[in-house]
Amino acid sequence: MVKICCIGAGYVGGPTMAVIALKCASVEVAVVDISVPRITAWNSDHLPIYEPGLWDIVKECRGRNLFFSTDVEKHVCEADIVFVSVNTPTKTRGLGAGKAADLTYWESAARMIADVSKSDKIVVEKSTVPVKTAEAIERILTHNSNNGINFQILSNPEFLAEGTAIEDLFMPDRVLIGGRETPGGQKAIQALKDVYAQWVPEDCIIATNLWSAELSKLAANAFLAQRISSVNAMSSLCEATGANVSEVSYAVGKDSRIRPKFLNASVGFGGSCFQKDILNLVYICECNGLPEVAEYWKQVIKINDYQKIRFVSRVVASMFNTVSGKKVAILGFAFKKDTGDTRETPAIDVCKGLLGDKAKLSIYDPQVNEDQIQRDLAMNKFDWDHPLHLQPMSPTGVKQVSVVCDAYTATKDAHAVCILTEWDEFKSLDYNKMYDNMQKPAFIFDGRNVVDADKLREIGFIVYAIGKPLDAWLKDMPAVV
Ligand SMILES: NC(=O)c1ccc[n+]([C@@H]2O[C@H](COP(=O)([O-])OP(=O)(O)OC[C@H]3O[C@@H](n4cnc5c(N)ncnc54)[C@H](O)[C@@H]3O)[C@@H](O)[C@H]2O)c1
Ligand SMILES: O=c1ccn([C@@H]2O[C@H](COP(=O)(O)OP(=O)(O)O[C@H]3O[C@H](CO)[C@@H](O)[C@H](O)[C@H]3O)[C@@H](O)[C@H]2O)c(=O)[nH]1
Repeated sequence: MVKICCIGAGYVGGPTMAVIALKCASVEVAVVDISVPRITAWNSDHLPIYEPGLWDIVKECRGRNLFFSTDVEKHVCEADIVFVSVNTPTKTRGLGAGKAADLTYWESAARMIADVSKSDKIVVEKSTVPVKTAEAIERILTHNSNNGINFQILSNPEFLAEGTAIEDLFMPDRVLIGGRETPGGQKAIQALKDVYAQWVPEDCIIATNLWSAELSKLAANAFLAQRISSVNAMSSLCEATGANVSEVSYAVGKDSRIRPKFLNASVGFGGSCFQKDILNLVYICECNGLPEVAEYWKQVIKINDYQKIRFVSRVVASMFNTVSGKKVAILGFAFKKDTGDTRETPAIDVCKGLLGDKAKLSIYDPQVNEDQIQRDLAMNKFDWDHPLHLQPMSPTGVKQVSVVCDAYTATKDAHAVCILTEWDEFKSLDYNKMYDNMQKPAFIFDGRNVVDADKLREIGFIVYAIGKPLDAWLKDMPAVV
């Protein structure tokens, strides 16, 4: 029986290994982590992450050929294939601070693998890492291990998106495996291919050299984020000209060379990956003497920041240039629907912007609890991307923020509503009832284009929707960024 161990029981390690266990009955999978609460949660009825479809798989496989454990060394020692899916945060200090990837967790995992291994192993980079990381890992492994042990390094980046992780893992567009172009490297690629081939069609499994695989992951995220920044840049031009960004996206996406996905204008992209990976790419370009290329990708982040600032300015400007002391309801805090993940969610920057203007916020998200929101609003940039027990403790909660259990409580007596996540339930709220219980004039700022703006205008709301023709009210109160 092939034994797989995955170091890192997070958003990637957990679902990915659960699907491998489900699809490969002859493989034994152990997911290990240094975080005791995380492993305890994986072994309970309340998984540490919310992902549609995940619970059913864990229920079926846990205790059969899927195990969650804090005994990292034992499971690594026993494994034939070791996946490493630990955090690779953006560095906050020292060389490359604010851009470069911090490989502390990766390096400590690699040193531990070298220390405890007594047999040959395939070590798989699952985390997103800078191109050429495999070379560094190879050196750590070969210089620190007992003589005679053969390590083969593979790069097998993960392309799942949160909220759809299980479908993405069941039917991936591709599985990418990079390895050394040596007989040993090719044999390792084949061994990993054999695992995926149990459910992924062979023509979707791509084998490349190590550096292509590592770089393809950064490139894919940069391309995806660039599409969003492109449509968001267009959204501001739409507002200035009277064009409708949904119509523009539709028309542009009909071109068979462009295609329709990832062209939804929004208050900005969030999530743990896009910003981090593009900053990483920018740093790599700079280190390779390519400042023009670095500048090109930096612009994707700049437009994303601009979009969030622009949204806050629009809210404040429309409400007579001040939100001081006014109750503003925030509907949605997660970075996208169908996840409870708040890492780099645009809601953090929007809320901080409104709090900076002294608004009182009442926040509702179906999957995010008060503790998480208070931590997020108190945390410094990039501090979130560390194992839980190493994150700074949440200082006292932000006083002007309350977190409530439903949209109607959030909006009661509010002057304005900001929709920041596209949860389906926001489409079918009783907006008549909401309007009746709000201060007048009542504003809705739709950062996700989920509501029917015309219907809301009929009720009496003043509506702002990203990239859509502006109400007369908004035209008269232009936002200056
Ligand atoms: N979240 C996504 O959708 C996604 C998708 C593709 C790739 N990635 C990449 O995958 C990697 C992991 O991301 P994630 O979202 O799963 O992160 P995560 O924070 O959810 O999980 C990482 C886990 O690794 C554990 N860990 C850190 N160092 C460890 C060590 N030395 N030994 C044992 N456990 C250790 C942490 O405690 C944590 O539970 C990152 O590089 C990320 O960029 C993420
Ligand atoms: O048209 C769109 C599509 C997405 N978004 C936003 O973009 C962010 C990221 O969304 P998405 O890419 O769906 O989720 P992630 O889980 O961040 O997945 C991305 O990042 C992962 C981590 O690297 C990759 O594995 C995935 O392929 C890549 O899609 C979210 O805030 C979305 O709301 C938009 O604003 N407009």
